[in-house]
Amino acid sequence: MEQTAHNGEPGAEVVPFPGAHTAESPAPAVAVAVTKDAETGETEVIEGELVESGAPVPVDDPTVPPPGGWLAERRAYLDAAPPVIPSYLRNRGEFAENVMLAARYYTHKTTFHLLRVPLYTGRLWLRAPAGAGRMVGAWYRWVTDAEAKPVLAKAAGTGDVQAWTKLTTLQTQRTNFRRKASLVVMVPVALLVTLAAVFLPDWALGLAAAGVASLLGLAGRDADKPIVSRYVAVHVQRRLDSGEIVAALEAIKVKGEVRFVAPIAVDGPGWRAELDLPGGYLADEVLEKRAALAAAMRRPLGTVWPETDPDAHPGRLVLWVAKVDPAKTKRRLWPLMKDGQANLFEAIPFGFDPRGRLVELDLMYANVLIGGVMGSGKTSAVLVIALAGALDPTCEMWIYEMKGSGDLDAVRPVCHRYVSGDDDEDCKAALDGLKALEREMKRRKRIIKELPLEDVPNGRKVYPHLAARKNLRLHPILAIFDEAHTLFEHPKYGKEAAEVAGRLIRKARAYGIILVFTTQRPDANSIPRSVSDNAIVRFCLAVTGHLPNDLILGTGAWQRGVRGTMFDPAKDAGTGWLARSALNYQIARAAFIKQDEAAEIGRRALALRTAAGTLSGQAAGEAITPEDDTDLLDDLRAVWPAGETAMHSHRLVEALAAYRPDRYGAWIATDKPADQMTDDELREARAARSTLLAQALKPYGVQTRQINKRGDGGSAKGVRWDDLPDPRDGTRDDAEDDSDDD
Ligand SMILES: Nc1ncnc2c1ncn2[C@@H]1O[C@H](COP(=O)(O)OP(=O)(O)OP(=O)(O)O)[C@@H](O)[C@H]1O
Repeated sequence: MEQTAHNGEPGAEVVPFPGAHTAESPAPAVAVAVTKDAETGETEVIEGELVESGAPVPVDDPTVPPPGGWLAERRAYLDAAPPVIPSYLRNRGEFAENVMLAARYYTHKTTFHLLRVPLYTGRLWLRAPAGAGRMVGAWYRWVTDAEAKPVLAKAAGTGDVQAWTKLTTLQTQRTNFRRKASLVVMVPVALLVTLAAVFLPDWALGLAAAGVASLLGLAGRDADKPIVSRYVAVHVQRRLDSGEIVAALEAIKVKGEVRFVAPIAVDGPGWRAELDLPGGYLADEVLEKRAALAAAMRRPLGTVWPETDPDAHPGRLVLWVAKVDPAKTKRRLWPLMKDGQANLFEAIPFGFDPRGRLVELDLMYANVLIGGVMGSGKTSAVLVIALAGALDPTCEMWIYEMKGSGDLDAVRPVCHRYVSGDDDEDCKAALDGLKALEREMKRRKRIIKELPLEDVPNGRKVYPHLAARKNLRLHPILAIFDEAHTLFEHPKYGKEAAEVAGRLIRKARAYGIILVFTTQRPDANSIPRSVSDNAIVRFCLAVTGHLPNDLILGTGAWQRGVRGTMFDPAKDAGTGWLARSALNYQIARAAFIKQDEAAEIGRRALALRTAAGTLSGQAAGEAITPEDDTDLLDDLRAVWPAGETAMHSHRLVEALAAYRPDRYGAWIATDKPADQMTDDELREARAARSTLLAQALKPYGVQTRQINKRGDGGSAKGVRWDDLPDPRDGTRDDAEDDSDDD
């Protein structure tokens, strides 16, 4: 049997898939590789089922017009055709901008040179002596016919008397004529100069002298010392062309025929090339080698932006190259830098894409995970979000900056809760914050649950009109946990924090609570899976490998070619992949806001909130007391009599009720006071208390046992000291039943 394959090896055929496909329902474009038996002529599908016996039917039968035919081709042309009138002629704003740009350009050039005319004149005149020397030299060489001298010398050297005589005669004739011609010109010129010196007024004489000096200066020009100052915009890149791309691709080992699917065109402040890589190469591979590609193109890294085109095919590469190196251009300012407010129910400005277009973020009903290596720009990115939240006067800000650097101090004056530090008490405060947010989420949930349907037309969540009803207290809450790994890795608070954060991130967004986590060590310990799996907006800055990449961007991102490893933390600080869903990725650079600018924005936010009367929590001077995080085990240990190895449960319950009536008072509540009870009633009450304690201890994995204490109540249910685990050793089950929150 003659073996064939997909890749066009000899004998390979492409046949249509079997089935009753008519002209009205054309066969799907499925290529099938077949084997063909040389002797019997039978065909067999290599991948898939048997097609048919006999000669294969080519898909591209020249007698059958392609589906859609002429019209489809025209439609495809029109779909991608450039506009007849360019956008700068149709769009008034763009036209005005271009005109302004041209006007600014020429005004700058003119005034720049006009201002420097005295400098240019000085430089010109300084060259005049050199120019005079050059002219005299040139004249002397002409008069003496210096060019002919080597020829004469050669003739003399060879001893060719006849030639020598002929040449010297010719030279004498030429030099005689030139001497006379010089005299004819020089005498009248000298006469004219003398007459001018005598008769011309001083100003005219000065003008003439300046003119002569300038001419001599021009003659004395030196290529290395230009007279006119030239400003060359070194960061303006040379035009992109296909040869450069092909050569660069070859240099990064993408070899073969590259097909440009459209001419290289200007696209915003750069050039865009769209091309199909040689067969077998994926565009992702080029993305991975972005730095090598930039090096091969001899262009700054910040100007070279390869992208895939998910709408086309995995081998389609879109290469956008900036005309100007962004590192050498002015920083693009965050649109809310100088004025304006934010509204968290609408998109907030976040940063810019490589082409300089504004990138916005919808924070409402979302939560955010930001990750990247040290210095990749996480704090600057989160600062943008924090400042946007601060500029929405209705937004309650909870900030836990767990690096302790004070990078988010600008928003401190407007924060309901603000913690900066990585000590134990800061981690405890962050855990308390998560718990308080969970309580707030439950409160909001109860309120929204009871609202009439017309108030929640598209599902039970917070809407702007509900947030506006102050009595409901459903305004947006923005909770930021910067360097969250500090909290999640904390030996005492980390586990519980991970549990609460996991529950919050799944549910809080519907209730107007926006959670933002940043981490510099994206791994399973530093960011719990429950958090990373449920993040909605993800911003992955420079990372070192596929594990952190997928932890931040979600499983499969690496596979799809969305890789934070393509960023250089030093050169691309603040730049990362911004994912809004599994299929919505873009490269964005967070707007960079300096600390003094942030402080100014913070003051503006404070003024806005003071006017709106929305300062609350710490911002309104409220003292935050740490939450009581003791539990039943702590309380049991607190009331346990020293030296006792076992205690009856009812005794422990009574002691607990005396110790913390707020927590355990209800456990000993009975219809009658103890001194009025019969023995049976007393026994029953004690049994009920034992049962309560047994149930309460279950989540801690502690079982009550029959304890016999001679002379002290005899045999009854009780607890052994040794059975009490260390409350922080991790054996505690999750006591919270959050099933009602789903
Ligand atoms: N969007 C940006 N545009 C330009 N430069 C930036 C941007 N973001 C950050 N940088 C530069 O990178 C430096 C480090 O940024 P940043 O402190 O935000 O990084 P980080 O990831 O939080 O670092 P670390 O992990 O050490 O806290 C900044 O000082 C700044 O110079």
